[in-house]
Amino acid sequence: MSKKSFRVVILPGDGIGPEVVAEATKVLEAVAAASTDIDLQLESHDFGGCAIDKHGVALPDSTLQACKEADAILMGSIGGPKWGVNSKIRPEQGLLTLRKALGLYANIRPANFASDSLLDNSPLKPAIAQGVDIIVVRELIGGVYFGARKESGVAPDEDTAWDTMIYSVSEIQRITRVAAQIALAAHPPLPIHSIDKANVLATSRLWRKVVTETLEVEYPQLKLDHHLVDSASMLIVASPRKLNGVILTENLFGDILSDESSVIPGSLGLLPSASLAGAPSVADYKSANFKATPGIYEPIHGSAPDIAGKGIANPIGTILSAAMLLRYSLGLDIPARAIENAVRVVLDNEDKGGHGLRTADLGGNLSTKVMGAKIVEVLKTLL
Ligand SMILES: NC(=O)c1ccc[n+]([C@@H]2O[C@H](COP(=O)([O-])OP(=O)(O)OC[C@H]3O[C@@H](n4cnc5c(N)ncnc54)[C@H](O)[C@@H]3O)[C@@H](O)[C@H]2O)c1
Ligand SMILES: CC(C)[C@H](C(=O)O)[C@@H](O)C(=O)O
Ligand SMILES: [Mg+2]
Repeated sequence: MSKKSFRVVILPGDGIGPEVVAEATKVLEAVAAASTDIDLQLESHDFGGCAIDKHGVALPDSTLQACKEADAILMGSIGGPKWGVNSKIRPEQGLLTLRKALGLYANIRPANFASDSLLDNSPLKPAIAQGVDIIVVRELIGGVYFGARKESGVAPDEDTAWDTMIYSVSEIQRITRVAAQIALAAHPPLPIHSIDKANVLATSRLWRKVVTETLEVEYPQLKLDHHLVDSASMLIVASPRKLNGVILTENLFGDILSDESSVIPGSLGLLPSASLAGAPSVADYKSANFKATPGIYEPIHGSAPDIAGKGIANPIGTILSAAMLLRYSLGLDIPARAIENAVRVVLDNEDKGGHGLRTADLGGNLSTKVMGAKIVEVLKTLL
């Protein structure tokens, strides 16, 4: 039987991006080496600050073209002080352009414990952090990130700047359906917590109305509640289990709340994300046989300039992103689970004191490379 071939574009990016992507790439290579029926063609492209330095733009045409043709994209992180907020060309613009060009409206960011052995690493008391299981579903290509804006220093009102937040009914409906499919795939179905600022913003009042109507008409079996974003951000640290289930929110609130909830399981460096152009269906989840949906997979953290080049970044968020890539874009649930189990084994069992292995962000002393190698070593025994 001939092997099924998949093209995976790798965008290492800036700062710790190349360091963590190198480890996730080894994980993907181990999966391919152990398989008799899949072949992964991995190809690296310039993106972000390094692309600005080399090509004068954050997203070169050749990178965009390769991403459009790929079955999936694995990304590290982009940005850094060299191309800071006052630069004319910024790496972050490239990321927004790429997300928009690929139509990646659904950003799925699970913030749950890879392992209970991480409880002691949570900044929250174990009694508060235990059992937190939140999946943030963030709308990714609308809202204030993409509305018209004016910078200060531009005529006629040079001392004003503005951004606009726009949402349409159809943009809210489609992300609500993604959240609903994720909620329905669980047993029992997960509650949906929709988060907005409807006491102030017109877009939030539309958001609340459309989320309510879409769920009432199409998914009446799901539980829904609404929270204002200010009190939701308080709940995430005061009693996060109250938000267990699916947090459904717009682009900017999702950016902020996903970083906030990500530290509950111990470190920003642990958490993966998927940005998809369509929703996996309940049938996909139940059969563990996902229809290939193109997407970008990346840890939720940034380029971490404070630790870049030191070889101490935690690669687990990127390695778990590679697992999501196999599951959602390549339809390979079995190796995806094997990767997640390998991470759990390394975090739980690998030392004699019962506290597993840790990189510096989790109070340990493992380098990025050694953590990656340990995960690959365990993974090979599970494939
Ligand atoms: N998707 C992306 O590429 C992405 C996401 C967020 C931020 N950024 C960019 O990254 C740059 C730096 O942003 P920032 O400093 O605000 O956020 P950051 O996420 O890069 O870092 C925040 C803190 O978390 C730590 N951290 C992050 N990832 C870690 C890991 N894997 N292991 C250990 N510690 C880790 C950092 O050392 C730092 O102390 C900015 O230019 C920003 O725009 C990019
Ligand atoms: C780098 C930046 C544009 C990006 C965002 O705000 O979406 C990042 O913070 C993220 O969470 O992926
Ligand atoms: Mg962010």
